[in-house]
Amino acid sequence: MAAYWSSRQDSCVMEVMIHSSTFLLPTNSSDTHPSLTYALILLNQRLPRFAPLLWNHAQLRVCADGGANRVYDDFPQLLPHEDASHVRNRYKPDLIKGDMDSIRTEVLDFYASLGTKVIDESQDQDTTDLHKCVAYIRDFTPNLEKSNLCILVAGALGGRFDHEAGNLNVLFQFSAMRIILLSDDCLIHLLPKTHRHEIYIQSSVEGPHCGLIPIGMPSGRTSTTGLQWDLDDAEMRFGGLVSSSNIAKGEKITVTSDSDLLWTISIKK
Ligand SMILES: Nc1ncnc2c1ncn2[C@@H]1O[C@H](COP(=O)(O)OP(=O)(O)OP(=O)(O)O)[C@@H](O)[C@H]1O
Ligand SMILES: Cc1ncc(C[n+]2csc(CCO)c2C)c(N)n1
Repeated sequence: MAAYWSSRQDSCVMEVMIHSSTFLLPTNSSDTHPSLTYALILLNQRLPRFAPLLWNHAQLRVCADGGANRVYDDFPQLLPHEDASHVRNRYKPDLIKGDMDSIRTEVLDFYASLGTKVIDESQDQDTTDLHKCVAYIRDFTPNLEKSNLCILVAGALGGRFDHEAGNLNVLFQFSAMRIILLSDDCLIHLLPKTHRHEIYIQSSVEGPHCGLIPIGMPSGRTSTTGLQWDLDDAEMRFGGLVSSSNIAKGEKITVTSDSDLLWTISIKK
């Protein structure tokens, strides 16, 4: 969940962006902050074990091409105490979109027969299936600005590095949208330089290992509070300082930077 507040305590007025991984909790408690609306994109990579939880939190569920195979194959395994065909009928994606070179015919036919919308964009060989799905959500969310939308991306890490890099690139291509990449082990999202950031740690499900990564461009000045190795107007760059293997000390982390940074935190087993 997240929200924006204006702060006049600093010399320059910069809005605050709140981050809190309440979507990893069984009930999506919104604490004291206004809550977000979630969309879930499922990719063609091993889905996190908590994918059914993300599904339940989401109001829109989209499969990127072969991501539909994962829902079809993996959801019954993630819910072993339920009947497999019952699970397949219940976990029906709203949309399958991509260049359709990975989805199996039986899977496509199954979900099409249940009424899932299918968009074949095989003519576009210049953007990834994840990009195609995010673009759809951006273009078809009513009142996008006011919707407090957050896109959760399941199965974004592990496997082929070109895919992982492409998935990270989507965070920068859609930097005005809230997008969170998820695997079994960690989550990753962008901290835009336009805001100062307050990250509220859900210590029952995430942390303490975390990182702040300057991908794309160096950061001349980054400051943090709440980390074991805090940064104080520090310069970060690839080839220089990158904050990996840091530790979230308390319940609240703050970050300000003159560059967009990636924030990552471990997810507990
Ligand atoms: N090994 C992987 N690691 C991380 N993400 C992956 C991996 N494989 C697939 N994905 C993600 O799942 C999406 C759908 O993948 P799929 O295998 O259906 O199609 P693809 O043809 O390999 O990918 P694309 O068409 O996007 O290049 C990809 O766009 C990517 O975001
Ligand atoms: C410079 C360059 N490199 C790779 C591709 C190929 N490509 C990029 S995204 C994608 C997936 C389509 O679903 C494919 C095949 C390209 N077009 N341009």
